[in-house]
Amino acid sequence: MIYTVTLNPAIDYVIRVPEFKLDELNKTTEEYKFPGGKGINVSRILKNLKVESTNLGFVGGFTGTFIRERLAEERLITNFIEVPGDTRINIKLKSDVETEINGQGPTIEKIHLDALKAQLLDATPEDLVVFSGSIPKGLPNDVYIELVKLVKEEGIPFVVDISNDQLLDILPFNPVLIKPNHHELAAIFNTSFNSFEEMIPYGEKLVEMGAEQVLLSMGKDGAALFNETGVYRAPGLTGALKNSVGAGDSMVAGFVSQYVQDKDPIKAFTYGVASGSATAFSEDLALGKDILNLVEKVKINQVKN
Ligand SMILES: Nc1ncnc2c1ncn2[C@@H]1O[C@H](COP(=O)(O)OP(=O)(O)O)[C@@H](O)[C@H]1O
Ligand SMILES: O=P(O)(O)OC[C@H]1O[C@](O)(COP(=O)(O)O)[C@@H](O)[C@@H]1O
Repeated sequence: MIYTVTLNPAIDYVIRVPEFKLDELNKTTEEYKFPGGKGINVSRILKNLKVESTNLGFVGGFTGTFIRERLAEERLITNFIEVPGDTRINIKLKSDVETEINGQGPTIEKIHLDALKAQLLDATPEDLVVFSGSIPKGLPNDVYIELVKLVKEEGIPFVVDISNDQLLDILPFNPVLIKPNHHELAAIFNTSFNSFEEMIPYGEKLVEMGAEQVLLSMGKDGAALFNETGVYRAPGLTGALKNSVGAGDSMVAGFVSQYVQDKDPIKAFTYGVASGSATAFSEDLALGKDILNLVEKVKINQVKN
């Protein structure tokens, strides 16, 4: 079983406002409400690729109920922990540019974290845990290290997709996969990049520090994969951008969907790129058929041994 952990789920409220003007009344021309948060997005894409997973994490209030109901309609397995307060609403405003306003969400208490830890201890070394997304109020900044230690001690493989400054401290626990985007890679090493070539040594460093697979996403410019066999590059796929929210999570899900089957990182990378782009070309997260249609368009080149 794959377990996805979303500590701070969200309703993604996606609105389109042509010619948005500050300090004036604006009206939407389109609006959508999606169950969101990184792990939930991973589970939704896995489901679209016919791979089963269980959603773990904290939900509360009427917004939490919306998420539970929508995931139940999609026949996803959930084992959320109910918390006091309302799950957050994240506004994704599409105009000539994309603006995001993410809510804070409820405060999580120790008792809730302990309940999540107990759930994780039910996993086995044959399972995989995907930890992703930001840390809600109430939990310590190093909560992911605590959780990763717990699963590592049990021999349970795990994936981490976080932009938190603790990512480097997680690497010695050997995550199966991490997926920084190019902005996060620059922030991790307190630097900036003018080209993909400049990113290569930093991707390699993440492997040296303990990550098995490093998937570096670069939005419309595609992605790169770093592992002990070398560096691989997939140029961006072309298509009409509809909504890039969840593209990164889709990439994680696409990768995981294949990697759990045969541990072939190149095949997994191919599905990751196809899934990320298929979501960028969709209003909601991509459907399975849209992902499969893009798989054959993905071209991967090894750029370094
Ligand atoms: N506009 C786009 N056109 C084509 N592919 C895209 C686009 N945006 C994202 N993707 C695909 O999805 C992947 C993840 O998107 P990215 O925006 O880099 O992730 P994140 O949401 O984590 O920042 C990219 O590496 C790319 O393969
Ligand atoms: O947990 P975080 O880091 O605040 O992010 C939550 C937001 O990220 C998303 O999971 C989308 O993430 P990506 O675009 O990086 O894939 C949204 O569904 C959600 O609103």
